[in-house]
Amino acid sequence: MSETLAADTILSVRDLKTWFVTRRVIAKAVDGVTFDLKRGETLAVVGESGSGKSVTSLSVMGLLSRPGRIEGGNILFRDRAGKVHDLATFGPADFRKIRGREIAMIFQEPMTSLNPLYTVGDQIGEMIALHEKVSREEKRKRALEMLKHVEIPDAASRLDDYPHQMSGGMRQRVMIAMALACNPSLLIADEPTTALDVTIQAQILDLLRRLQQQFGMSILFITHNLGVVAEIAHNVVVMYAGRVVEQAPVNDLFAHQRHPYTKGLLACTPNAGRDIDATGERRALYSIPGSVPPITALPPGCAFEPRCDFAIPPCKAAPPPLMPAGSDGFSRCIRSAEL
Ligand SMILES: Nc1ncnc2c1ncn2[C@@H]1O[C@H](COP(=O)(O)OP(=O)(O)OP(=O)(O)O)[C@@H](O)[C@H]1O
Repeated sequence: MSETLAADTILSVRDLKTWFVTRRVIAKAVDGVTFDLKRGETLAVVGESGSGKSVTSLSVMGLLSRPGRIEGGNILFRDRAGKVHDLATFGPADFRKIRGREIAMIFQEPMTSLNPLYTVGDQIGEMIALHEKVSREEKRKRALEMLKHVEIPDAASRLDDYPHQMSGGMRQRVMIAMALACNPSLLIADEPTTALDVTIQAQILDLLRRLQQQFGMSILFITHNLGVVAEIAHNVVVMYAGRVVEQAPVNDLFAHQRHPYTKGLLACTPNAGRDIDATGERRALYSIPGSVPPITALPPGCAFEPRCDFAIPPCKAAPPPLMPAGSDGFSRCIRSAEL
C-alpha cells in the first residue's frame, strides 16, 4: 500500500482493523475502515452506539486500552512540517510527541480533561507550557487570549475560576481552549455536544466552525446525531458494526441516502420541521427496529440485513463490498441504485 498522501489531505485512514483479541473471542470493533480528511475540513463519523466510532478515534489518538490493538491498515497523518507518519505503527513515546501539539481532542465530558483542583487559567497555561518554553506572564497572557478565542464573556475575570464555578457550556469552551492552545492541525471531537442542551449545543457547534476558519484546523467529529452532522460536517462516514456502510459529501448524503441504515438514522433524527404533521401534531419519531448485533456474532451476509426493510435473499449470502454510489460517495448495499 502506498504511503503517499494527496497534498490537501491531513489524515488518511486506510483499511484500519482494530480488534479486541482475548483467548476466547476476537471482537472486530473496527474492521477495514477507510476514509480521508482534508485540510481545514470536518469529517463526521456517525453511527449508533457500538458501531465502532470511538474505537476509530481512539486508534487515531493512540489511546486504545488493552486488549484493543491495531491488527492491520494505516493511519497516515501529515504533521505541521509536512512529514507523513503512519500512526498505526506509533508507540506511546511517539504519540506523546504529537498528542496535544499536532492532534488535540475534546470529549463529551469536559471534566475528563479538566482538573477540579486548578484554575482554568492555570490549566490552559500548563497546556501551552507542555509544548513551548514560556514565562509565567506569557502563560497567563496566552491563556487569556485562548479564553477570548472561545468567546467566554468577561474572560479576564474568569481566568482564576475553578471548573466547578462554570456552567457545562462554559467548561466545554475551556476544554476547547485547552485543545487549541498549541494550535493543532487536527482536532478530534468525540460527541463534544451530546451532554449539552440544544441551545448550548448550537452555540458550541457555531464556535467550532468559527475556530476552524480562524485556525485552519481539520476536525474528525464523532457523533450519533445526524442533526449535528448537518451543522458541522463537510463529509460524512456512516459506520455500522465496525464497518463503513456509506460515505458521501454532507449535502449529497442529506439529499439522497444510498444505504438503508442511513435512511433509518435520518428518520430517527429529531427535526422540528419534519416532526410536526399538517395538523400541528407531533409525529412519533421512527426508530430502527432491533439493535446493532454484537460484533462477535455478525450474520453471515450484510450486517444490517436482519433490521433492513429493503433486504432481499442475496443480502443473506455474503457481506457486500463498499461500492461507488452517487457522484462522489460509496455504499455497502447491493440495492443502493434502487434507493
Ligand atoms: N475493551 C473492549 N473489549 C472488547 N470489546 C470492546 C472494548 N471496547 C469496545 N469494544 C467493542 O467495540 C465495539 C465498538 O465500540 P465503540 O465504543 O467504538 O462504539 P461507538 O460507536 O463509539 O459507540 P458509543 O457511541 O456508545 O461510544 C463495541 O461492540 C464494543 O463492545
